[in-house]
Amino acid sequence: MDFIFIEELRVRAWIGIYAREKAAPQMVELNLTFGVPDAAAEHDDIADTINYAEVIERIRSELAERHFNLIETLGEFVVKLLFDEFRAPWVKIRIAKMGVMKDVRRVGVFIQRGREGHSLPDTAG
Ligand SMILES: Nc1nc2c(c(=O)[nH]1)N=C([C@H](O)[C@@H](O)CO)CN2
Repeated sequence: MDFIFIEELRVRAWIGIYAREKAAPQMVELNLTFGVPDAAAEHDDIADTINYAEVIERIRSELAERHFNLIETLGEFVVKLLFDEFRAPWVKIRIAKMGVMKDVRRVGVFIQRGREGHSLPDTAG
């Protein structure tokens, strides 16, 4: 399996448990790694892989539309999007809020999971 990574993607999201966080969106930072079939490199064809530009566009548009209380729920939503819509066999994501806690640069969630029937590789950095 090959892996695509997207680093330090900044997305405006409706996230948080407090009233002020429900009144306005805030920037979250995503780091994603997901598996793609080796066939993509063999055939040199975008149709054989997961188009990372489409992944970024879909995440942006979904997170613009809904509110999540918990960063955990937002993380699970993104994992499900990658599994269900893009058929990613394996996903690792890290999603962080920035500057929401005093003296903390980033706080967030980390999820690493294989789609049903796909095992977790230990080589995906
Ligand atoms: N486990 C979590 N704890 C907290 C979350 C969260 O999403 N998961 N969120 C908040 C607030 O929204 C916070 O980020 C605002 O400062 C607090 N704890």
